[in-house]
Amino acid sequence: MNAKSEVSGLLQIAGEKKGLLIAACVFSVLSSVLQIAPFAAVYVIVEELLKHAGDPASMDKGLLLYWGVVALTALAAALVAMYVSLMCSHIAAFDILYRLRVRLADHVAKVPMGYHTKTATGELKKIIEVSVEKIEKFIAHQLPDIVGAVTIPLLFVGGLIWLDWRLALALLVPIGFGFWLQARMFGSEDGRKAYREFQYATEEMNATGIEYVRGMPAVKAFGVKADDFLTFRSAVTRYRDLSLRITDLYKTSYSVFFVLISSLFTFVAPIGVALASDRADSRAFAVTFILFLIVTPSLSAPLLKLMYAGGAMREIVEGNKRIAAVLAEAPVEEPLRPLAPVSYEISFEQVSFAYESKDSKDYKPALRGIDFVAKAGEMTALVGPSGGGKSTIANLLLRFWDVQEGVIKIGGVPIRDIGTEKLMQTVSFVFQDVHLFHDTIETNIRMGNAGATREEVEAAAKAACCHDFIEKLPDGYDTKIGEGGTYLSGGEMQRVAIARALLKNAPILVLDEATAYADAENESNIRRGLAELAKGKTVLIIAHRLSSVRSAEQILVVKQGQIAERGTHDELRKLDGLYEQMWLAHTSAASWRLGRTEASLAAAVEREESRS
Ligand SMILES: Nc1ncnc2c1ncn2[C@@H]1O[C@H](COP(=O)(O)OP(=O)(O)OP(=O)(O)O)[C@@H](O)[C@H]1O
Repeated sequence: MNAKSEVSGLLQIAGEKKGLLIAACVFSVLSSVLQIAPFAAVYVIVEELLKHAGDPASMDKGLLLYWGVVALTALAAALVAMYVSLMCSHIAAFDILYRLRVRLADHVAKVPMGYHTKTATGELKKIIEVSVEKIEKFIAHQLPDIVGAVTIPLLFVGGLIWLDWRLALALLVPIGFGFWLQARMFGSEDGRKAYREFQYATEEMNATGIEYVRGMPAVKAFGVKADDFLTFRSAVTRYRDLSLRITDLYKTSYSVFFVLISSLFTFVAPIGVALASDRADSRAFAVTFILFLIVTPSLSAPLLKLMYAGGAMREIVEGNKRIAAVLAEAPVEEPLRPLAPVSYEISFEQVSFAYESKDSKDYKPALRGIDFVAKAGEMTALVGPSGGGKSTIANLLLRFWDVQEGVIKIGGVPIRDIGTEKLMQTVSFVFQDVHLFHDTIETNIRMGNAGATREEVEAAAKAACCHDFIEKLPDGYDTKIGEGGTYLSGGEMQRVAIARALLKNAPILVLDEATAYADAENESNIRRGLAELAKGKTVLIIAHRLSSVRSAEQILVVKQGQIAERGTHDELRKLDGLYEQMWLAHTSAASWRLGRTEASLAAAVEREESRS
């Protein structure tokens, strides 16, 4: 799908509310016409006043009253029409806003993880929040405004030309010149480029600002000042520079336009006086001239509105391009005829993968020729030095990225043929960095299985050893995480994540060793939870502590993107290679870490491990 078709996709979304949008425009035009009516009344009334200036008693009072009522009624009707127009435009706008946000949110969940790695969260947030919000503002407010701002001057100018084309020309020349200047500036390559850069600079500043706030623990711990946070500082500087540049570029055209449109009166008055002097029908001309003087200030407001709307349009066009670019990002390819695996053995067949494309200058393979079978119902552990490729193997099984060479299968079916939904039902995972949503504990656990009953949620929590601490929270399972000072420790979050995975009860389990942050008590709870979770499943575990995978049926030592050694714990130790070195380092680190008094606790943990 290309960006162009996605722009038409956006129009299509707006088109779904076409009826309401047309109604909004029609009522806006109607309101504009009705707003002109009082001026017609003023014209008749002034004419009558001048006609009987010498003898006011002879004035047709009935006529004056009639036109007075016409003016008032037209004004009231104009307000009602404007109200209806704004209601229609707001209903349409909020509906479009809703659809667009849902569509964007659905889409970003379908694109490969690679997109999220390369796109800053702040950037996406700005697109989903700000760019979409601007579309709402445009449709709800500016669309009726623009329609009105175009209709009113057109009607006025048409009427004024009809009354006296020379006076009308005195108005049209400054208006035309002002718009020409504006269009020249807006349309110039310089202006467009500066504006585009300004938009990028705003996004960059947002993104780095969010990163700065997110990294607050590190910022505080290392005493980093906003000034030292170079990306943020340079983004703010760039934003300031571009704001100044835009101000500089637009200052002349904007000031001239503003002065011209706000002082149309000064063009009409002298021309009117000059024309009045050589008129025979001075009374008729006086009526027209007075009307021009009354109407002229009323022209300025809609014309200025048009100028502001022009600026807003530009922002919306840029925002639309960004929305279209997000929607044009290709989602993970889905099979035409999805297949469902019937057994749950995992096989990687000669899998090679790089996060970058081959033609990128940063190209560096993360995995090369990975080939293994993780048998159904068994535990396969991935161990090895940091950066070796363990997490990459796990991520590929979840199709966060697609492999470039080789194939990954579940039960003999290539995962590309399984379909994302089925794949996610087949695999559960517990990562080291658990993400819990700002919602109740129950909702967070239920994410594993939306249809689960409260009893099932509690049963999963009990098995994951988190029921007891949840019960002690102010509202138990209904406690909202992150609200009213309710925050969970790393170990508690891990156990909630295990409960979530337990509830999902998928036949394949991917674990990024979840016990890394836990204290001894938490660790033994997590281990029990994991043992429960792993029962009868095909488990792929990324292990950072070798002691936790000693009992695994297969251990793969991953180094520099390749499997360097494979076998059981005992087989690998006998090889006297990398695994043996890691094991010795692990055991000596454990004894170095623990003092005498803690040694008994360590022994207890070991016993616990061998039991599980
Ligand atoms: N999102 C990413 N984009 C680009 N490169 C990545 C990405 N994630 C990982 N890498 C690179 O891929 C290689 C393997 O990383 P991976 O995270 O799989 O290693 P690991 O063995 O799991 O490491 P650790 O034990 O430290 O978690 C590393 O060189 C890493 O820099």
